[in-house]
Amino acid sequence: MSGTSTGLMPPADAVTPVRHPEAPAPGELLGAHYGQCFGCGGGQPHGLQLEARAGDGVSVTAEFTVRPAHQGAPGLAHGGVLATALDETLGSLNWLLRVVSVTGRLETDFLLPVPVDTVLYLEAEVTAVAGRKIYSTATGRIGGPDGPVAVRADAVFIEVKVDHFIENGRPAEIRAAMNDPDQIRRVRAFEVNP
Ligand SMILES: CCCCC/C=C\C/C=C\C/C=C\C/C=C\CCCC(=O)SCCNC(=O)CCNC(=O)[C@H](O)C(C)(C)COP(=O)(O)OP(=O)(O)OC[C@H]1O[C@@H](n2cnc3c(N)ncnc32)[C@H](O)[C@@H]1OP(=O)(O)O
Repeated sequence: MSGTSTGLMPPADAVTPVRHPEAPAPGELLGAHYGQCFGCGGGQPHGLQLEARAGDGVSVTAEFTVRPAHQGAPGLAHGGVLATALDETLGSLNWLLRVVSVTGRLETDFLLPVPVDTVLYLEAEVTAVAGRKIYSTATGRIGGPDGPVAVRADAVFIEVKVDHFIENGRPAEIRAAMNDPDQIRRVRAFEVNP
């Protein structure tokens, strides 16, 4: 069972998460946060190209189809790729809170093997917020949106400023991102709606 690490326990002063009033409507596709993202970007041929949609409250759903490039054992998804799918789905909760955050801790359970060509049906929600710490949980089901849970995770994301990326990213990619009007628009959505 996951979620047992002390770092994953919300503190006593944690509060219930609040959906941002300008968050995308339930059912709306969220789109990639960065075109070169391995998890959601369209510019990565071997990436997951995960598509997430806003859910109710502070939740999202997403789908990811396991392809041959994602194998670990013959015909089976690599565990790290499945953890990436969970991480990316949890990261897309940023759009519901309108807060930029990065993964601090991700604890994953692998419950069933996931064959190539399987569609992984993911769901994630924020469970608590304490200062900059955002507590969240996710599941990935196979065989359909109501099928058995194959993977699950609990996480703590830490709120950061956009400067986190500008200061730490490789200059060439940062320059390219800053020259991309679509990227600037996505970042602004966070900056002008604190
Ligand atoms: C113009 C170009 C811009 C491009 C940007 C593009 C798009 C932007 C928009 C949205 C997209 C944003 C994100 C992407 C979404 C999804 C992708 C998937 C997510 C990822 O894949 S993302 C990559 C992996 N991720 C990292 O690359 C993090 C590396 N890391 C660090 O950068 C630091 O480590 C950091 C910042 C995490 C903390 O550093 P820090 O100095 O700011 O804060 P500090 O240490 O003071 O911690 C403050 C409070 O968090 C608690 N805390 C800290 N770490 C914890 C842990 N591990 N577990 C439990 N609690 C933890 C402390 O205990 C304290 O708690 P308390 O307040 O109670 O004392």
